[in-house]
Amino acid sequence: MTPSPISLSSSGTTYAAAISGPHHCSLFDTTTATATSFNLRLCGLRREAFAFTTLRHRSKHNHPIHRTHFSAISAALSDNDTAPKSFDYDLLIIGAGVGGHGAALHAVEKGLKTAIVEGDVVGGTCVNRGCVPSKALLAVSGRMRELRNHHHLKSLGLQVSNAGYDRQAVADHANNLASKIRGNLTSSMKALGVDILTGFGTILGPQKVKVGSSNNVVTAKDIIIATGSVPFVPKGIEVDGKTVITSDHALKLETVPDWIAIVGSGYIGLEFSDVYTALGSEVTFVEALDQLMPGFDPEISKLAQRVLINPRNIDYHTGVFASKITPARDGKPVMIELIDAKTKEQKDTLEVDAALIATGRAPFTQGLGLENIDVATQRGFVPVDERMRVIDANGNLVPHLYCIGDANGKMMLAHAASSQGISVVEQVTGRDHVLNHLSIPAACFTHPEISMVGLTEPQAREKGEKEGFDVSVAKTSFKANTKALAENEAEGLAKLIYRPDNGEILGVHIFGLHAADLIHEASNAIALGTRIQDIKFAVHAHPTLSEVLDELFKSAQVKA
Ligand SMILES: Cc1cc2nc3c(=O)[nH]c(=O)nc-3n(C[C@H](O)[C@H](O)[C@H](O)COP(=O)(O)OP(=O)(O)OC[C@H]3O[C@@H](n4cnc5c(N)ncnc54)[C@H](O)[C@@H]3O)c2cc1C
Ligand SMILES: NC(=O)c1ccc[n+]([C@@H]2O[C@H](COP(=O)([O-])OP(=O)(O)OC[C@H]3O[C@@H](n4cnc5c(N)ncnc54)[C@H](O)[C@@H]3O)[C@@H](O)[C@H]2O)c1
Repeated sequence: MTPSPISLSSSGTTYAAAISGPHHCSLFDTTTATATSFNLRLCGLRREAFAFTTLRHRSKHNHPIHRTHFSAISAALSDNDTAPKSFDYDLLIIGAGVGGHGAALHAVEKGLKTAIVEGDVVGGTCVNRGCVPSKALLAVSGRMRELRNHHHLKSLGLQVSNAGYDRQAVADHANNLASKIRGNLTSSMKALGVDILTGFGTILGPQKVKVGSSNNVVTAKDIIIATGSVPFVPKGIEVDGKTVITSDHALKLETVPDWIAIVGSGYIGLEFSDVYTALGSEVTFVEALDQLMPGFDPEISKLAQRVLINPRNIDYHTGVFASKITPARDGKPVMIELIDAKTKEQKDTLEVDAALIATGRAPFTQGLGLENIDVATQRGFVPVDERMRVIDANGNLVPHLYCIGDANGKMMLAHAASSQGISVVEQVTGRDHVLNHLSIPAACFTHPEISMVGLTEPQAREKGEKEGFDVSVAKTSFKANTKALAENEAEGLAKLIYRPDNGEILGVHIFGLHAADLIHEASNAIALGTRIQDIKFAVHAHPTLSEVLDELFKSAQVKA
């Protein structure tokens, strides 16, 4: 590296700072003619990055280095960047969402002295603004849907004259459930002796975290980042929290708009379409890709469209981006400008009462101090390897630092976050563990539900082609299942994607009543490496929905 001297002045004192090579940095006070030279190599790689980043940034923008900066740098070099010799905790977790909570509980079980840092409220997204309140709303929408389906009720011999709802009471149900689960999470950690440290966590250096704005620095042998995510709002969309909202606002159910556009037909969009249509709204989907629900197995998306979209008060625009959204104001409705996703040409303008932005989530990693340990995020996500170990800007593993959950972007699901946390605790307590993400199930809690584990059919075929194996597909219908027929809810399909040569389960997709509960037989089989030729002899109680999967495994044609 070429020497890069920088001349800086402040308050009558001139400093010269020189980055003199990959391993040296010097600061020279021209008034006292004293120089301090740092051998960065002795300080370690991450220290080097700290000094270089700070000095380069200041010189590039022609900012003066003040004495305080000088002391901050030298303090950082002599203090924060040195790994502590003893630790306050064995494990420190930044973020008390479900990921952090899962890790903390397992850590205590393993005998680790554990603390968790939370800058907001315990429970994170899932408990306060995600899974929990959304499932409370979906429990209501499921019942409303049933109570208003006279044809369905009549076929069961039931008569219900007038089904209605109280919006505030529904909202309270969601809010109360979140409070209850938040309380449960907090008590479970306190009861087990996890220290809950309130304040925003900033990584200062290896094994060192500052909590809150005070000088409360906590050290730990191992650190887990579990800072989660926030709603992602594309450029051009103005969220006012009233008429243009994200899931954070929608879960409060402050209104039930007559007509709401839902931008994005992924998990959030689909679940909220179930809620809103059950409560009487008309929904218009705006989806950038060419089909609705593009993340699911295509056959399941098609069936879901036939059952969850077409018969409901829903229309849709696919292959278009919402390029600009303006909230309702001055008597004007919410305006949504649509452009063609490929050509970017203006296509249409929608005028609706409200718009829900459900276009994905962005990692919450700002202010975490990753630059202090030379970690560069990728689109905000913390780069990790398959063991959730954090990777620095040079591609090296950062010792004793892990990242789990939404912040690493591997799989934005609550149970994925906590299972990654458990996996990390296994590693730091001496047992190597690699989580098989292909065994992690996912579910969308519409009525009926959608669930899946492993690969979709196109993904499996692509893998088969690359690796040289055949892929087969088996399917069973809920229409042949006694329990589903008794419930008069027989619209559904289970699909198995597998290797006919050795019976390996590559993926299972279910659309139908209680699909979210049914998927676990398949996900456990994948996790444990159980083959179809073995699981097909497992016995299922009759009459249960689980027989849909029993039939599925029995119908597969394995050559082995
Ligand atoms: C509407 C909605 C519905 C969902 N439904 C489901 C579902 O049914 N099933 C499912 O599996 N998933 C669901 N998800 C996804 C699920 O909520 C997330 O995958 C999960 O919450 C991720 O957990 P996490 O621990 O990684 O992060 P989070 O739950 O986001 O928790 C992170 C925590 O870290 C804190 N924090 C952040 N930075 C700092 C810092 N520097 N210092 C201190 N604290 C910090 C935050 O305040 C937060 O409490 C849903 C999401 C949404 C939005
Ligand atoms: N039941 C569950 O497990 C559950 C429920 C809700 C959320 N989640 C998690 O939360 C995360 C976020 O959910 P989500 O539904 O917001 O994201 P998603 O990634 O599932 O879907 C986003 C959709 O928005 C579309 N899109 C993006 N930008 C657009 C634009 N400008 N105009 C039109 N369409 C656009 C994308 O093509 C995609 O189909 C997911 O990763 C999911 O794992 C899970």
